[in-house]
Amino acid sequence: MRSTSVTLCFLLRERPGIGPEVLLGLKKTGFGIGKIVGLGGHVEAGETDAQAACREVYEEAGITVLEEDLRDAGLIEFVFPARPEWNMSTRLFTSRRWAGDPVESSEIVPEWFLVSALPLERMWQDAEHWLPAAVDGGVVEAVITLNEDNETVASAEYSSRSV
Ligand SMILES: Nc1[nH]c(=O)nc2c1ncn2[C@H]1C[C@H](O)[C@@H](COP(=O)(O)OP(=O)(O)OP(=O)(O)O)O1
Repeated sequence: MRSTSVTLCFLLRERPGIGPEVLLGLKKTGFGIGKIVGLGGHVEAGETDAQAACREVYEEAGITVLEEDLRDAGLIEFVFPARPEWNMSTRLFTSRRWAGDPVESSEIVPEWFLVSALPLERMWQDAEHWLPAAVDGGVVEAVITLNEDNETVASAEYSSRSV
């Protein structure tokens, strides 16, 4: 079955004297409800991945990011063998430049986290395999296969390179 195209976009900022932070958010509805997730969502018909990422960041957190300020951080295939209709091909972006302050939406409660203290225990279990590299400037290529529970990780094949 063809996987659905989705995006995740990680805004990064430097806190002088403290370290880099990344904007994540508590998912209030739908897929992944109750977890801390990256901002993002489905690529709609006629959109590029970058256009979808910018739209989703605005819809979910009220922040304006320009496509030219996105950096490609790789691609993850999430494979749900028990629910193949959930399979997602996920383009990752980061950005260090945007306009506005994060505001809560109907979907997400945005929150900054130190890159050195990612809330991995509150995220999808697979995030530990790819998120640290993606927010540390790497380009990640991963295939994450979930177990029958659609939660825990059956296998994770991944590589990351620095750019
Ligand atoms: N195993 C997994 N680990 C992870 O960290 N994120 C995952 C994941 N499987 C899916 N995602 C992410 C990718 C994508 O951004 C998001 C898709 O969830 P949603 O259906 O909630 O999207 P949205 O509801 O935001 O989309 P729209 O309906 O287009 O707004 O979930």
